[in-house]
Order: sequence, then C-alpha cells, then structure tokens
Amino acid sequence: MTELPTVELHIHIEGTLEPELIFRLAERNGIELPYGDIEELRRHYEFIDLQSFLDLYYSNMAVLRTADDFADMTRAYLTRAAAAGVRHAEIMMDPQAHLSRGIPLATSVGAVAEVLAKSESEFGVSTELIAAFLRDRPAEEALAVLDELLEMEVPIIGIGLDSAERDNPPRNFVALYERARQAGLKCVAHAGEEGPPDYIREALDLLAVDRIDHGIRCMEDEELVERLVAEQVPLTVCPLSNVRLRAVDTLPEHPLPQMLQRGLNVSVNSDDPAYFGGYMDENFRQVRAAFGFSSAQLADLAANSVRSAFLTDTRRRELLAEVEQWRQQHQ
Ligand code: HPA
Ligand SMILES: [Zn+2]
Repeated sequence: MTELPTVELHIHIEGTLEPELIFRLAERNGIELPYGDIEELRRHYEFIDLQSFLDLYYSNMAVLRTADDFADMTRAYLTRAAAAGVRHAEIMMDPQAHLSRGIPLATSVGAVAEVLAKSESEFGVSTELIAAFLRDRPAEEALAVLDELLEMEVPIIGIGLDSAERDNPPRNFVALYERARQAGLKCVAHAGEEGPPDYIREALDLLAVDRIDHGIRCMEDEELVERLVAEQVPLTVCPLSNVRLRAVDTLPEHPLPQMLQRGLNVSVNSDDPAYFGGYMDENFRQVRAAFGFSSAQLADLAANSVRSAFLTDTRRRELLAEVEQWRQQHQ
C-alpha cells in the first residue's frame, strides 16, 4: 500500500528532537547530559501524565543552542515527515522555552523559519509556522513575545497555546488572542487534553480559535459535542500521544471512532513523535490496526486535515485531489 498523503496540523518541532540528535547536539555544544548513553535517556520516556512528559521535553531542549541546532532538528523532521507521506505541515514551536534559556528569537524562530521557507522545494512538504505560547508562564510575557515576533516580521501564520493545561485556562490569554487576531494571525489552542470540556468552550468563546488541539475530553459533554459537530470545529487529535500521556488507558479505548461516528471534524496527528512512539505513518498504522478502519475511513481522516488546514484554495484543491486519488487506488 502506498503511503496515505497526509496533512499534519498538530506537531511541536521541539517534540521531534530524537535521542540520537540530542546526543549529537550535546557533543557539538560541549554540554554534559545527565545520561550516560542513548539507552539510558530512552529509559526516561515512560510518562504518567502531561507534566511528566513536559519535564523531559523542556530539559532535553538544553542541547538546542545555535541556529544550526534548530535548523538540523527542523530538517530531520521534514525528512522523516516526507517519508511518512506528510504533504503539508503546520508546525508549532515554543519560542518562550528558548528565550527563557537565553536563546534569542532570531536564533530559534529565525532558524526554523529559514528551513521551512524551502521545505516544499527541498522536501516536498509545504509548511506553515505557528508560535505557541506557554500557558504555565505569565500572560504578560506571552504578549511581549508576540509583539517582538510581530516586530521581527517572522513568517508565522498563527498562534497556539500549549504546556501544562490543568489550572491554566484559556481565559487567562484573551488579550494575547485579541492582539494576534488584530495582526491577522490564525488562532489555535490546546484544550480538552487533560483539562475539562469547559476549557474547549472557553477557547471557542473567549479566544475565538479556528481549531482546537486535542479536544478529546469534549466527549464528556453532550451539549459541547453537538456544538462542535454543528460548527465543524477542527479537532487535531493525537492518538499515540493520548496513550503515552495516559489521557486514555489504551489505544483501543481511545474515543476516535466515536468522535468520527458523531460527525466531529477530527484529524490524526503526531504531536511529539520523538517522545510518543511514532510519526504520522505510525499513528495511522496503529489507529487502523486498533479500530479496523477501512481505506475510505483513513482517506476521510486525511481529507478532514486538508479541510482544516490554513491553506490557499489552490493548495487545498491539490491536496484534496491527492487524497481522493489514494482513495480510488485503495478501494
Ligand atoms: O501534548 C502536549 N500538550 C501540551 N503541551 C505540549 N507541548 C508539547 N506537546 C504538548
Ligand atoms: Zn500538542
């Protein structure tokens, strides 16, 4: 079977930093890691919740120092994504996670943006960049960083909201999203991963987001599901992530099939593939194995992503045609 052509809407570039690259960058930058070898590092990839993952995710970022480090990480992702069948990716990055370590935005965001500018010609993957803000840091800091990004005129298509969700509700970031929208940016936010269904409502009502990242906990709230179906709000679901962070117990218990059954606009994404056991191809493979999805259902999921992406009409038509061609070839 040829690889399903996909669009990836929920991916954190720092979550693509593989253990091998962590060791290579540590050596290049003269950084002493608290692990003797890759195997010892890998033994820490056992998570009990979102926070236990975030602790390792932020700690591993210490090896990202120079523009070359950010560029190498980005190129490694694009190489792997292209092999996975990804044709377009809207990539989040966490500028504050680097700024707070003394890495200027020009180095971190600048280097990622420079690689992404050539992603279509060099890797066959068109891309957009989304600046994600850390909800467990002060909202004033997020505003200041957004202002700096706007001043630098870095090519971002939108903003996101990530990091520790519990007790850090969307309502804390109303001013940030207003500023972003005024600047013509698209808006997405993580909600309903570990946080309650009400955080999804807040993200829609108070932040006016165009997409919800994760959103799986909507299934606990019938009224909210009805609204999400009626409005066809895109939910960027990350099945392997949800299992590894124990938002769900096992993949067979994941609500993805019920979400599709209800008519929600759901897509499949990899989130932090270096940490959660697989890129887009592996997410689709495991979802297919767990739920026995037909090729037509996989094509429906891929088409949902194309519909939910921030694309030009031309590129959207191009990608929908690729998905439909795959559907014809695999029926
Ligand atoms: O899955 C996630 N959830 C919240 N914040 C994140 N930052 C990187 N990955 C994640
Ligand atoms: Zn995420």
